[in-house]
Amino acid sequence: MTTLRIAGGRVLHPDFSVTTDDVLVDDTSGEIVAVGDVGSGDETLDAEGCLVMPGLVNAHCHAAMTLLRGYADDKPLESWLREDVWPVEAELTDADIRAGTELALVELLKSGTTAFADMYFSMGEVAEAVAEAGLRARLGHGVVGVGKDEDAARADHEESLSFAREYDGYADGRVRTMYTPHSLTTVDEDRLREYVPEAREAGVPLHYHANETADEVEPIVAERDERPLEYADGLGMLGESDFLAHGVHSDATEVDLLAERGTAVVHCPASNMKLASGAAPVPAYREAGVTVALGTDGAASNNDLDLFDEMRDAAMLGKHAANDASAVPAEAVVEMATAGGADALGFDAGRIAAGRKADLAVVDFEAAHLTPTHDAVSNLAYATRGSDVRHTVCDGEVLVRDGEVRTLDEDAVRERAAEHARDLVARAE
Ligand SMILES: N[C@@H](CCSC[C@H]1O[C@@H](n2cnc3c(=O)[nH]cnc32)[C@H](O)[C@@H]1O)C(=O)O
Ligand SMILES: [Zn+2]
Repeated sequence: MTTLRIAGGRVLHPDFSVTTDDVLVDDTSGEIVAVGDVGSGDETLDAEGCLVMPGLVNAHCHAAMTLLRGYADDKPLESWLREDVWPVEAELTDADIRAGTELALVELLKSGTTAFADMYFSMGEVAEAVAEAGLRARLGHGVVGVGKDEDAARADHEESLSFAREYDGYADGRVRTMYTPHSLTTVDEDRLREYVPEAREAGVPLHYHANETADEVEPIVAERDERPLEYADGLGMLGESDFLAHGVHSDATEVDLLAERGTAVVHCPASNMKLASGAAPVPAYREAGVTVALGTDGAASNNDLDLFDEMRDAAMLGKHAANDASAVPAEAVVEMATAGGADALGFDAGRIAAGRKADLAVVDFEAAHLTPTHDAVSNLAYATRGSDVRHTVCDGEVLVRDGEVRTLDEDAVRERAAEHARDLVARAE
Protein backbone atom coordinates (compact mmCIF):
# COMPACT_ATOMS: atom_id res chain seq x y z
CA MET A 1 0.00 0.00 0.00
CA THR A 2 1.18 3.48 -0.89
CA THR A 3 -0.44 6.41 0.82
CA LEU A 4 -0.86 9.87 -0.56
CA ARG A 5 -1.27 12.89 1.70
CA ILE A 6 -3.22 15.76 0.17
CA ALA A 7 -1.68 18.46 2.26
CA GLY A 8 -2.39 21.97 3.44
CA GLY A 9 -5.72 22.62 1.77
CA ARG A 10 -9.14 23.51 3.07
CA VAL A 11 -11.39 20.47 3.06
CA LEU A 12 -15.09 20.48 2.20
CA HIS A 13 -16.85 18.06 4.57
CA PRO A 14 -20.15 16.23 3.90
CA ASP A 15 -21.99 18.68 6.19
CA PHE A 16 -20.59 21.55 4.06
CA SER A 17 -18.31 22.82 6.80
CA VAL A 18 -14.78 23.71 5.70
CA THR A 19 -11.63 23.19 7.79
CA THR A 20 -7.92 23.37 7.05
CA ASP A 21 -6.93 19.72 7.12
CA ASP A 22 -5.04 16.98 5.33
CA VAL A 23 -6.61 14.02 3.57
CA LEU A 24 -4.81 10.67 3.50
CA VAL A 25 -5.68 8.23 0.72
CA ASP A 26 -4.54 4.70 -0.04
CA ASP A 27 -3.92 3.86 -3.68
CA THR A 28 -4.38 0.12 -3.16
CA SER A 29 -7.88 0.17 -1.68
CA GLY A 30 -8.60 3.43 -3.53
CA GLU A 31 -10.17 4.75 -0.34
CA ILE A 32 -9.85 7.73 1.95
CA VAL A 33 -7.99 6.54 5.06
CA ALA A 34 -8.25 9.61 7.27
CA VAL A 35 -9.15 13.29 7.31
CA GLY A 36 -7.60 15.76 9.74
CA ASP A 37 -4.23 15.40 11.40
CA VAL A 38 -3.23 12.36 9.38
CA GLY A 39 0.52 12.14 9.91
CA SER A 40 2.80 11.72 6.94
CA GLY A 41 2.03 9.77 3.79
CA ASP A 42 4.42 8.02 1.41
CA GLU A 43 3.78 10.79 -1.10
CA THR A 44 2.43 14.30 -0.86
CA LEU A 45 0.14 16.30 -3.12
CA ASP A 46 0.30 20.01 -2.40
CA ALA A 47 -3.09 21.64 -1.76
CA GLU A 48 -1.90 24.91 -0.21
CA GLY A 49 -4.28 27.73 -1.17
CA CYS A 50 -6.73 25.17 -2.52
CA LEU A 51 -10.12 23.75 -1.65
CA VAL A 52 -10.24 19.94 -1.51
CA MET A 53 -13.68 18.73 -2.54
CA PRO A 54 -15.28 15.45 -3.59
CA GLY A 55 -14.67 14.68 -7.27
CA LEU A 56 -17.55 15.84 -9.43
CA VAL A 57 -20.00 13.34 -10.92
CA ASN A 58 -21.43 13.91 -14.39
CA ALA A 59 -24.49 11.72 -14.16
CA HIS A 60 -25.76 12.02 -17.74
CA CYS A 61 -23.48 12.28 -20.73
CA HIS A 62 -22.88 11.10 -24.28
CA ALA A 63 -19.12 11.54 -24.14
CA ALA A 64 -18.22 11.02 -27.80
CA MET A 65 -20.67 13.76 -28.79
CA THR A 66 -17.73 16.10 -28.22
CA LEU A 67 -17.14 15.39 -31.94
CA LEU A 68 -20.40 17.25 -32.64
CA ARG A 69 -19.70 20.24 -30.41
CA GLY A 70 -20.89 23.26 -32.38
CA TYR A 71 -22.04 21.17 -35.35
CA ALA A 72 -25.75 21.96 -35.00
CA ASP A 73 -27.03 24.53 -32.55
CA ASP A 74 -30.13 26.61 -31.95
CA LYS A 75 -32.81 23.99 -32.63
CA PRO A 76 -35.31 22.12 -30.45
CA LEU A 77 -34.67 18.49 -29.42
CA GLU A 78 -36.84 16.65 -31.93
CA SER A 79 -35.54 18.34 -35.11
CA TRP A 80 -31.99 18.60 -33.73
CA LEU A 81 -31.88 14.80 -33.22
CA ARG A 82 -33.67 13.78 -36.41
CA GLU A 83 -32.26 16.31 -38.87
CA ASP A 84 -28.74 16.81 -37.58
CA VAL A 85 -27.51 14.42 -34.92
CA TRP A 86 -28.86 11.01 -35.96
CA PRO A 87 -27.74 11.28 -39.63
CA VAL A 88 -24.16 12.03 -38.52
CA GLU A 89 -24.24 9.40 -35.76
CA ALA A 90 -25.12 6.82 -38.44
CA GLU A 91 -21.61 7.38 -39.84
CA LEU A 92 -19.75 6.97 -36.53
CA THR A 93 -17.05 4.29 -36.40
CA ASP A 94 -15.46 2.67 -33.35
CA ALA A 95 -12.36 4.80 -33.94
CA ASP A 96 -14.45 8.00 -34.02
CA ILE A 97 -16.08 7.09 -30.73
CA ARG A 98 -12.73 6.31 -29.14
CA ALA A 99 -11.33 9.67 -30.30
CA GLY A 100 -14.40 11.64 -29.17
CA THR A 101 -14.54 9.85 -25.82
CA GLU A 102 -10.88 10.49 -25.08
CA LEU A 103 -11.43 14.16 -25.83
CA ALA A 104 -14.33 14.13 -23.37
CA LEU A 105 -12.23 12.38 -20.73
CA VAL A 106 -9.50 15.02 -20.96
CA GLU A 107 -12.13 17.71 -20.47
CA LEU A 108 -13.83 15.86 -17.61
CA LEU A 109 -10.61 15.13 -15.74
CA LYS A 110 -9.20 18.63 -16.14
CA SER A 111 -12.40 20.09 -14.69
CA GLY A 112 -12.39 17.83 -11.62
CA THR A 113 -14.83 15.13 -12.72
CA THR A 114 -14.03 11.69 -11.34
CA ALA A 115 -17.13 9.74 -12.40
CA PHE A 116 -19.64 9.93 -15.22
CA ALA A 117 -22.55 8.03 -16.74
CA ASP A 118 -22.39 7.49 -20.47
CA MET A 119 -25.12 6.31 -22.86
CA TYR A 120 -23.83 5.87 -26.39
CA PHE A 121 -22.61 3.19 -28.80
CA SER A 122 -19.33 1.27 -29.37
CA MET A 123 -19.28 1.07 -25.59
CA GLY A 124 -16.37 -1.38 -25.56
CA GLU A 125 -14.24 1.49 -26.86
CA VAL A 126 -15.61 3.78 -24.16
CA ALA A 127 -14.80 1.19 -21.48
CA GLU A 128 -11.22 0.88 -22.82
CA ALA A 129 -10.80 4.65 -22.79
CA VAL A 130 -12.10 4.84 -19.20
CA ALA A 131 -9.74 2.03 -18.15
CA GLU A 132 -6.83 3.96 -19.63
CA ALA A 133 -7.83 7.36 -18.25
CA GLY A 134 -8.35 6.11 -14.68
CA LEU A 135 -11.70 7.58 -13.74
CA ARG A 136 -14.95 5.84 -12.77
CA ALA A 137 -17.97 5.34 -15.03
CA ARG A 138 -21.41 3.78 -15.35
CA LEU A 139 -21.72 2.80 -19.04
CA GLY A 140 -24.59 1.66 -21.25
CA HIS A 141 -25.20 1.02 -24.94
CA GLY A 142 -28.11 3.30 -25.89
CA VAL A 143 -31.03 1.59 -27.62
CA VAL A 144 -33.22 3.38 -30.16
CA GLY A 145 -36.14 1.57 -31.82
CA VAL A 146 -37.26 4.37 -34.15
CA GLY A 147 -36.65 3.54 -37.82
CA LYS A 148 -35.70 -0.08 -37.09
CA ASP A 149 -37.55 -3.29 -37.91
CA GLU A 150 -38.22 -5.77 -35.13
CA ASP A 151 -35.06 -7.82 -35.68
CA ALA A 152 -32.81 -4.76 -35.73
CA ALA A 153 -34.51 -3.37 -32.61
CA ARG A 154 -34.06 -6.70 -30.82
CA ALA A 155 -30.40 -6.82 -31.79
CA ASP A 156 -29.93 -3.33 -30.33
CA HIS A 157 -31.48 -4.37 -26.98
CA GLU A 158 -29.43 -7.57 -26.97
CA GLU A 159 -26.28 -5.57 -27.52
CA SER A 160 -27.12 -3.28 -24.62
CA LEU A 161 -27.63 -6.28 -22.33
CA SER A 162 -24.57 -8.20 -23.49
CA PHE A 163 -22.36 -5.14 -23.05
CA ALA A 164 -23.83 -4.62 -19.58
CA ARG A 165 -23.20 -8.22 -18.57
CA GLU A 166 -19.70 -8.39 -20.03
CA TYR A 167 -18.22 -5.14 -18.76
CA ASP A 168 -19.72 -4.80 -15.27
CA GLY A 169 -16.74 -4.59 -12.91
CA TYR A 170 -14.21 -3.93 -15.66
CA ALA A 171 -11.04 -1.85 -15.00
CA ASP A 172 -10.65 -2.98 -11.37
CA GLY A 173 -14.31 -2.28 -10.75
CA ARG A 174 -14.14 1.33 -11.90
CA VAL A 175 -16.43 0.51 -14.79
CA ARG A 176 -20.00 -0.44 -13.90
CA THR A 177 -22.71 -0.86 -16.47
CA MET A 178 -26.42 -0.24 -17.07
CA TYR A 179 -29.21 -1.05 -19.52
CA THR A 180 -30.06 2.10 -21.43
CA PRO A 181 -33.21 2.28 -23.56
CA HIS A 182 -32.98 5.77 -25.06
CA SER A 183 -36.39 7.05 -23.91
CA LEU A 184 -40.03 6.12 -23.32
CA THR A 185 -41.00 7.38 -26.79
CA THR A 186 -38.11 6.10 -28.92
CA VAL A 187 -38.32 2.48 -27.72
CA ASP A 188 -41.37 0.20 -28.18
CA GLU A 189 -43.46 -0.94 -25.25
CA ASP A 190 -43.24 -4.59 -26.38
CA ARG A 191 -39.46 -4.51 -26.38
CA LEU A 192 -39.37 -2.89 -22.93
CA ARG A 193 -41.70 -5.60 -21.60
CA GLU A 194 -39.34 -8.17 -23.02
CA TYR A 195 -35.98 -6.74 -21.96
CA VAL A 196 -36.46 -4.82 -18.70
CA PRO A 197 -36.84 -8.14 -16.80
CA GLU A 198 -33.59 -9.32 -18.40
CA ALA A 199 -31.80 -6.24 -17.11
CA ARG A 200 -33.17 -7.00 -13.64
CA GLU A 201 -31.88 -10.52 -13.93
CA ALA A 202 -28.46 -9.22 -14.98
CA GLY A 203 -28.53 -6.99 -11.89
CA VAL A 204 -27.80 -3.75 -13.75
CA PRO A 205 -29.68 -0.48 -13.27
CA LEU A 206 -31.73 1.28 -15.95
CA HIS A 207 -30.96 4.73 -17.25
CA TYR A 208 -33.06 6.55 -19.87
CA HIS A 209 -34.27 9.97 -20.99
CA ALA A 210 -37.72 10.81 -19.56
CA ASN A 211 -40.03 13.82 -19.53
CA GLU A 212 -37.42 15.90 -21.31
CA THR A 213 -39.78 17.89 -23.53
CA ALA A 214 -43.52 18.64 -23.50
CA ASP A 215 -43.71 17.07 -26.99
CA GLU A 216 -42.58 13.79 -25.54
CA VAL A 217 -45.14 13.81 -22.69
CA GLU A 218 -48.26 14.66 -24.73
CA PRO A 219 -48.46 11.55 -26.95
CA ILE A 220 -48.04 9.23 -23.97
CA VAL A 221 -50.78 11.00 -22.01
CA ALA A 222 -53.06 11.11 -25.08
CA GLU A 223 -52.56 7.46 -25.98
CA ARG A 224 -52.48 5.86 -22.53
CA ASP A 225 -54.29 8.28 -20.29
CA GLU A 226 -51.48 8.11 -17.77
CA ARG A 227 -48.35 10.13 -17.09
CA PRO A 228 -45.07 8.92 -18.66
CA LEU A 229 -43.59 7.89 -15.33
CA GLU A 230 -46.75 5.97 -14.42
CA TYR A 231 -46.27 4.16 -17.73
CA ALA A 232 -42.59 3.56 -16.84
CA ASP A 233 -43.62 2.30 -13.40
CA GLY A 234 -46.02 -0.17 -14.98
CA LEU A 235 -43.11 -1.50 -17.01
CA GLY A 236 -41.01 -1.92 -13.86
CA MET A 237 -38.65 0.89 -14.90
CA LEU A 238 -38.59 2.84 -11.64
CA GLY A 239 -36.26 0.77 -9.50
CA GLU A 240 -34.21 1.95 -6.56
CA SER A 241 -30.94 1.77 -8.47
CA ASP A 242 -32.39 3.31 -11.65
CA PHE A 243 -31.86 6.92 -12.65
CA LEU A 244 -33.48 8.92 -15.38
CA ALA A 245 -32.23 11.93 -17.29
CA HIS A 246 -33.97 15.33 -17.41
CA GLY A 247 -37.35 14.87 -15.68
CA VAL A 248 -38.29 18.37 -16.82
CA HIS A 249 -42.03 17.87 -17.30
CA SER A 250 -42.85 15.72 -14.28
CA ASP A 251 -46.06 16.58 -12.43
CA ALA A 252 -46.69 16.22 -8.66
CA THR A 253 -47.89 12.61 -9.03
CA GLU A 254 -44.67 11.69 -10.82
CA VAL A 255 -42.50 13.48 -8.26
CA ASP A 256 -44.16 11.45 -5.49
CA LEU A 257 -43.84 8.26 -7.50
CA LEU A 258 -40.08 8.79 -7.92
CA ALA A 259 -39.70 9.49 -4.21
CA GLU A 260 -41.64 6.35 -3.34
CA ARG A 261 -39.66 4.15 -5.69
CA GLY A 262 -36.25 5.66 -4.85
CA THR A 263 -35.44 6.41 -8.50
CA ALA A 264 -32.98 9.28 -9.02
CA VAL A 265 -33.23 12.16 -11.49
CA VAL A 266 -30.33 13.70 -13.38
CA HIS A 267 -30.92 17.40 -13.91
CA CYS A 268 -29.28 18.78 -17.08
CA PRO A 269 -29.94 22.53 -16.91
CA ALA A 270 -27.69 23.70 -19.76
CA SER A 271 -29.10 21.19 -22.23
CA ASN A 272 -32.64 21.99 -21.09
CA MET A 273 -32.07 25.71 -21.58
CA LYS A 274 -30.24 25.35 -24.90
CA LEU A 275 -32.88 23.10 -26.47
CA ALA A 276 -35.59 25.20 -24.74
CA SER A 277 -37.00 22.04 -23.18
CA GLY A 278 -38.08 23.76 -19.94
CA ALA A 279 -37.04 23.89 -16.27
CA ALA A 280 -37.14 20.74 -14.12
CA PRO A 281 -38.99 21.00 -10.78
CA VAL A 282 -35.77 20.62 -8.78
CA PRO A 283 -37.13 22.10 -5.50
CA ALA A 284 -40.13 19.73 -5.64
CA TYR A 285 -37.87 16.72 -6.24
CA ARG A 286 -35.62 17.64 -3.35
CA GLU A 287 -38.49 18.37 -0.99
CA ALA A 288 -40.04 15.00 -1.81
CA GLY A 289 -36.73 13.28 -1.07
CA VAL A 290 -35.84 12.33 -4.67
CA THR A 291 -32.06 12.04 -5.23
CA VAL A 292 -31.10 14.72 -7.74
CA ALA A 293 -27.81 14.56 -9.66
CA LEU A 294 -26.34 16.84 -12.32
CA GLY A 295 -25.39 16.06 -15.89
CA THR A 296 -24.07 17.99 -18.84
CA ASP A 297 -25.76 15.76 -21.44
CA GLY A 298 -23.69 15.58 -24.64
CA ALA A 299 -21.33 18.40 -25.62
CA ALA A 300 -23.50 19.08 -28.68
CA SER A 301 -26.32 20.42 -26.48
CA ASN A 302 -24.30 22.21 -23.80
CA ASN A 303 -21.58 22.83 -25.32
CA ASP A 304 -18.99 21.83 -22.71
CA LEU A 305 -18.56 19.16 -20.04
CA ASP A 306 -17.71 21.52 -17.19
CA LEU A 307 -19.76 20.63 -14.10
CA PHE A 308 -18.91 23.91 -12.40
CA ASP A 309 -20.83 25.59 -15.22
CA GLU A 310 -23.62 23.11 -14.66
CA MET A 311 -23.83 23.92 -10.93
CA ARG A 312 -24.13 27.60 -11.71
CA ASP A 313 -26.72 26.93 -14.42
CA ALA A 314 -28.74 24.72 -12.05
CA ALA A 315 -28.83 27.44 -9.42
CA MET A 316 -29.64 30.22 -11.88
CA LEU A 317 -32.31 28.29 -13.80
CA GLY A 318 -33.88 27.10 -10.55
CA LYS A 319 -34.21 30.65 -9.23
CA HIS A 320 -35.38 32.06 -12.52
CA ALA A 321 -38.02 29.35 -13.01
CA ALA A 322 -39.34 29.65 -9.43
CA ASN A 323 -39.11 33.44 -9.44
CA ASP A 324 -37.51 32.95 -6.05
CA ALA A 325 -33.88 33.85 -5.29
CA SER A 326 -33.78 31.34 -2.44
CA ALA A 327 -34.63 28.37 -4.71
CA VAL A 328 -31.83 25.88 -5.56
CA PRO A 329 -29.16 27.44 -3.29
CA ALA A 330 -25.39 26.95 -3.46
CA GLU A 331 -25.27 23.95 -1.11
CA ALA A 332 -27.96 22.18 -3.13
CA VAL A 333 -26.07 22.37 -6.41
CA VAL A 334 -22.76 21.32 -4.85
CA GLU A 335 -24.52 18.36 -3.27
CA MET A 336 -26.17 17.45 -6.58
CA ALA A 337 -22.80 17.52 -8.38
CA THR A 338 -21.08 15.35 -5.75
CA ALA A 339 -23.03 13.14 -3.30
CA GLY A 340 -26.21 13.22 -5.41
CA GLY A 341 -24.35 12.03 -8.50
CA ALA A 342 -22.45 9.32 -6.64
CA ASP A 343 -25.71 8.05 -5.10
CA ALA A 344 -27.52 8.08 -8.46
CA LEU A 345 -24.73 6.10 -10.11
CA GLY A 346 -24.29 3.73 -7.17
CA PHE A 347 -20.72 4.69 -6.28
CA ASP A 348 -19.54 4.94 -2.67
CA ALA A 349 -18.08 8.37 -3.34
CA GLY A 350 -19.11 12.03 -3.43
CA ARG A 351 -18.15 12.76 0.19
CA ILE A 352 -14.79 13.32 1.86
CA ALA A 353 -14.83 10.87 4.77
CA ALA A 354 -12.74 7.88 5.87
CA GLY A 355 -13.83 4.69 4.11
CA ARG A 356 -15.29 6.46 1.07
CA LYS A 357 -13.70 6.14 -2.35
CA ALA A 358 -10.76 8.51 -2.77
CA ASP A 359 -12.29 10.51 -5.63
CA LEU A 360 -11.30 14.15 -5.15
CA ALA A 361 -10.89 17.47 -6.91
CA VAL A 362 -8.42 20.07 -5.64
CA VAL A 363 -9.48 23.56 -6.71
CA ASP A 364 -7.02 26.45 -6.76
CA PHE A 365 -8.74 29.24 -4.81
CA GLU A 366 -5.88 31.71 -5.27
CA ALA A 367 -7.46 33.34 -8.30
CA ALA A 368 -8.79 36.89 -8.70
CA HIS A 369 -12.30 35.64 -9.48
CA LEU A 370 -12.29 33.49 -6.30
CA THR A 371 -11.13 36.25 -3.96
CA PRO A 372 -12.15 36.74 -1.19
CA THR A 373 -13.48 33.47 0.22
CA HIS A 374 -16.34 34.56 2.46
CA ASP A 375 -18.00 31.25 1.73
CA ALA A 376 -16.20 28.43 -0.07
CA VAL A 377 -19.46 26.72 -1.09
CA SER A 378 -20.70 29.94 -2.66
CA ASN A 379 -17.44 30.21 -4.60
CA LEU A 380 -17.83 26.64 -5.87
CA ALA A 381 -21.43 27.13 -6.95
CA TYR A 382 -21.20 30.59 -8.45
CA ALA A 383 -17.64 31.60 -9.28
CA THR A 384 -15.40 28.57 -9.88
CA ARG A 385 -14.61 27.35 -13.40
CA GLY A 386 -13.43 23.93 -14.43
CA SER A 387 -10.08 25.46 -15.37
CA ASP A 388 -9.52 26.31 -11.67
CA VAL A 389 -9.01 22.61 -10.91
CA ARG A 390 -5.39 21.93 -10.01
CA HIS A 391 -5.40 18.20 -9.21
CA THR A 392 -7.88 15.39 -9.82
CA VAL A 393 -7.63 12.14 -7.85
CA CYS A 394 -9.70 9.04 -8.55
CA ASP A 395 -9.54 5.70 -6.75
CA GLY A 396 -6.51 7.07 -4.88
CA GLU A 397 -4.57 7.78 -8.09
CA VAL A 398 -3.51 11.25 -9.18
CA LEU A 399 -4.96 11.61 -12.69
CA VAL A 400 -4.38 15.35 -13.06
CA ARG A 401 -1.44 17.04 -11.35
CA ASP A 402 -0.95 20.80 -11.57
CA GLY A 403 -3.45 20.99 -14.41
CA GLU A 404 -1.81 18.28 -16.49
CA VAL A 405 -3.53 15.02 -17.36
CA ARG A 406 -1.15 12.17 -16.57
CA THR A 407 -3.00 9.26 -18.14
CA LEU A 408 -3.77 10.69 -21.59
CA ASP A 409 -1.65 12.78 -23.96
CA GLU A 410 -3.79 15.89 -24.19
CA ASP A 411 -2.28 17.33 -27.40
CA ALA A 412 -2.45 14.02 -29.26
CA VAL A 413 -6.04 13.43 -28.06
CA ARG A 414 -7.10 16.89 -29.18
CA GLU A 415 -5.53 16.57 -32.63
CA ARG A 416 -6.95 13.10 -33.18
CA ALA A 417 -10.45 14.20 -32.16
CA ALA A 418 -10.37 17.27 -34.43
CA GLU A 419 -9.35 15.05 -37.35
CA HIS A 420 -12.06 12.46 -36.66
CA ALA A 421 -14.70 15.18 -36.27
CA ARG A 422 -13.76 16.74 -39.60
CA ASP A 423 -13.80 13.43 -41.50
CA LEU A 424 -17.04 12.31 -39.84
CA VAL A 425 -18.94 15.41 -40.84
CA ALA A 426 -17.52 15.22 -44.38
CA ARG A 427 -18.76 11.59 -44.70
CA ALA A 428 -22.22 12.55 -43.50
CA GLU A 429 -22.64 15.35 -46.05
N1 LIG B 1 -27.99 2.68 -30.48
C1 LIG B 1 -28.67 3.95 -30.68
C2 LIG B 1 -27.89 5.08 -30.09
C3 LIG B 1 -28.45 5.68 -28.87
S1 LIG B 1 -27.21 6.49 -27.92
C4 LIG B 1 -28.06 7.80 -27.19
C5 LIG B 1 -28.63 8.82 -28.11
O1 LIG B 1 -29.09 9.94 -27.34
C6 LIG B 1 -28.96 11.09 -28.14
N2 LIG B 1 -29.08 12.31 -27.31
C7 LIG B 1 -28.15 13.22 -26.96
N3 LIG B 1 -28.67 14.19 -26.18
C8 LIG B 1 -29.97 13.89 -26.04
C9 LIG B 1 -31.04 14.51 -25.35
O2 LIG B 1 -30.95 15.55 -24.71
N4 LIG B 1 -32.25 13.88 -25.42
C10 LIG B 1 -32.45 12.75 -26.12
N5 LIG B 1 -31.45 12.15 -26.79
C11 LIG B 1 -30.24 12.71 -26.75
C12 LIG B 1 -27.62 10.89 -28.77
O3 LIG B 1 -27.43 11.72 -29.86
C13 LIG B 1 -27.68 9.40 -29.14
O4 LIG B 1 -28.23 9.22 -30.41
C14 LIG B 1 -28.93 4.09 -32.17
O5 LIG B 1 -28.89 3.11 -32.88
O6 LIG B 1 -29.22 5.20 -32.64
ZN1 LIG C 1 -28.99 12.79 -23.22
